[in-house]
Amino acid sequence: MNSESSSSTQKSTESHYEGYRFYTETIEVTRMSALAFFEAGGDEYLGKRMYWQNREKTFTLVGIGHAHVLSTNKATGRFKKIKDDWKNLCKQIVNEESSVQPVLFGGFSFDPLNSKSSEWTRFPQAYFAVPTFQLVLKGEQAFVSIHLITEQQESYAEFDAMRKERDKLIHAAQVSEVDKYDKPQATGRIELRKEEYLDSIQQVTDIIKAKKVEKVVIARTLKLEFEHKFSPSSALYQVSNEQPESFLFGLEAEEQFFFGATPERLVKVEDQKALSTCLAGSTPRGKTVEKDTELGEALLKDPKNRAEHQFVVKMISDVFEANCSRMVVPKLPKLMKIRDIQHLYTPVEGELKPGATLFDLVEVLHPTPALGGEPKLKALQMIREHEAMNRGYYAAPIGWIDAKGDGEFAVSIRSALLDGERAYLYAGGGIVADSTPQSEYDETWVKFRPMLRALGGQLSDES
Ligand SMILES: C=C(O[C@H]1C=CC=C(C(=O)O)[C@@H]1O)C(=O)O
Ligand SMILES: [Mg+2]
Repeated sequence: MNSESSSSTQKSTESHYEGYRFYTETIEVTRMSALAFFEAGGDEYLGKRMYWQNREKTFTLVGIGHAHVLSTNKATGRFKKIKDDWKNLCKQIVNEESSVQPVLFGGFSFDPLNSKSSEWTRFPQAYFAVPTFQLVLKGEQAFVSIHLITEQQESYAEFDAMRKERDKLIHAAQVSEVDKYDKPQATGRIELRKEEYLDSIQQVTDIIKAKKVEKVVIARTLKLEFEHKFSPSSALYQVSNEQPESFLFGLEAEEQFFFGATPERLVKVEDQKALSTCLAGSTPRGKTVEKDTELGEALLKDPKNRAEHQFVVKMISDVFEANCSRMVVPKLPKLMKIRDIQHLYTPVEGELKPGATLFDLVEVLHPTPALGGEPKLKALQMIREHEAMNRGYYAAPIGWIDAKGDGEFAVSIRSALLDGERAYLYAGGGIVADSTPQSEYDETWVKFRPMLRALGGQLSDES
């Protein structure tokens, strides 16, 4: 079926912004696989694609091509820069009549002050784009928008060519089969700087015991090697199968692809209502129902994990207190059970005060003590000094915002960077006074599991 017969064309609009002209058109189309649409852009737009699906699977977003990039390599003021640039661009691009808004999608690095050299060669400190072709799946509906942001005076011919390109992408996605991807098979697996990681946990635990800081999250990297390259679409497909109950995200920067399936929301804003998630404290799933319940109950009572969790609840509650006129925080954590792991989980919600925006919340929340520590700045300093890696975009905010200011950011854990025939996997854990190197090391293996299965990196005796 082509898009013409299945679509209702909405009004095309044209507007102006500081010398730019903004042309947009949105059509409703027959629902298609978002992954197939992402894949369809792989020839012409490789390196300029993005993918997002919320945890509830009620909202999926795919971006193909860059209509406009907002990015910076500055260490300070990066949140404000993206926020201000987006605000300026939005003055012209809000289309109140449209059922979907143009979206800005991207992310921030974990810590721009970390100067260790790393595999993150293509990602600036903040990297966002308005896609040229935007697919939104909302409920049962599917919308495809074209965005053209140009300094040229007369771009109707260009826009017409883009309509043809859009129809090609839609057609390719509607007729494709997405379950055709073979599972990648890693040929090598290397634990990078393992001894340094174990030593750093001991050092950090000693510093916490000396009461110089309360909690610090320490992470490590696992490198997988492959004989052949495999596509970002295949990587997304595999990881979504391995951990379906999560946010699914993917962000290309030239030939590098950062992706993952994370259970952790940083913050969502919809009509001034804000939602965040405190997620910290972990235990594996049990093989039987009885064992699983036993492990979950033990986690709920465990002082070490409750301490890890409580720092996060306190910090997020304080941020909401300052930015919301009304808020709700449950007194006790619940369990969040996902395929390989169970976590302590406390949802937080509030009504934003007038003037408070999604980017403001992202800036003050990042990193929560689930990924940084407590107190925040001291913990960041300790991570810079003691952690034997540069996190790049791991453990950082990734997500989208629309022209009305609604949007959602997840915390990019359970993630990997795909770089040619290599993939770098990341996992960490919250270190508190009674952490031990061995138990934290074991916890990272549980967190690596879904990504390892997705990329064929598990050893033969692992599942
Ligand atoms: C740092 C990670 O997880 C965080 C989120 C949930 C539970 C955590 C924990 O129990 O340590 C971590 O704070 C990771 O997955 O790499
Ligand atoms: Mg932990």
